[in-house]
Amino acid sequence: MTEHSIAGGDSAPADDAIVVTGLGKRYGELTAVDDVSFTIARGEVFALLGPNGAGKTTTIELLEGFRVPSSGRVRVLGVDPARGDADWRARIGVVSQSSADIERFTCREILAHFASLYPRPRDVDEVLEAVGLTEKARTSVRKLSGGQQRRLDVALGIVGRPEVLFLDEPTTGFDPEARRQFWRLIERLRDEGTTILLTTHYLDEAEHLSDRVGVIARGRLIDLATVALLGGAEARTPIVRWTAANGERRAQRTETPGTLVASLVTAAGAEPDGLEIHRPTLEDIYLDLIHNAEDA
Ligand SMILES: Nc1ncnc2c1ncn2[C@@H]1O[C@H](COP(=O)(O)OP(=O)(O)OP(=O)(O)O)[C@@H](O)[C@H]1O
Repeated sequence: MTEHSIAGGDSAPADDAIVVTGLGKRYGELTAVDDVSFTIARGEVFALLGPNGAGKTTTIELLEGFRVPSSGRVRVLGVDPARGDADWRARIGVVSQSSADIERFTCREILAHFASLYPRPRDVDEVLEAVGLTEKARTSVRKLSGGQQRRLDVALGIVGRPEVLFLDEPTTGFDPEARRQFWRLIERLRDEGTTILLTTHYLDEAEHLSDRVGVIARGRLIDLATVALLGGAEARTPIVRWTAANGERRAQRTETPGTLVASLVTAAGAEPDGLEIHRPTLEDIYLDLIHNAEDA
């Protein structure tokens, strides 16, 4: 794994909300999570990226205490999640991929019920407002659209004022405006000091929200970095492509593509055929990481 971490393993243990060391999870023959280690500082927003089936949900569920590791060690707020008691559970919030079976209640009823289970809940109406469900407060869950149900899932995850919040693909099914609204909510929670671990397939979401991202493929953590450093510095260098006089396709990475193009024009006496300058996007870099891991 390439490591360009700003708080990977060197922060003081007391500042770490989550410590994962050599974590492994097998389902029979299948290794879903393979020797994964990372640390998340208190107040950090950390995104786990990776293709379908990479092991993100399994990792999150091991941290939530919903699954038991096959190997390795996990601590969330200093506690082994497999042994977390009610006090510990009240300090974490969970938004999982599947909604709870709560269809016959109204949004406000179900949220008020969940709030009553926590020692320091947030105000129910404030939470409804924060997730954009004020107008649906008296609507039964069954009548909500898919995106609205997902907003309710998020509301249920935060109503207990958790110190650590796990969000598994929180904005799947959100329209663009709802996603922006959700981002603002996450920023607010971060400003309040909440530690957040989220998984997402939206790279712009990871880029916008997270202090660091971990990329997981086939159960292994293959990169861990700030978004700006994902894939290493080289991965961001622009690429100039052109067709040489002999018809061969050429490509060269350079920090000064204009200078290279000028020298090509001078050498050929004209603009080379098929000239293009490509600046790798985050998606290019992410896909390269995944493909390299799959080829390895
Ligand atoms: N209970 C289970 N029993 C057997 N295999 C499982 C079980 N849960 C998950 N798996 C397998 O473990 C692997 C990792 O699954 P996981 O749900 O963690 O992936 P993911 O990264 O969250 O994927 P997605 O992006 O599709 O949500 C997959 O191959 C999946 O089929």
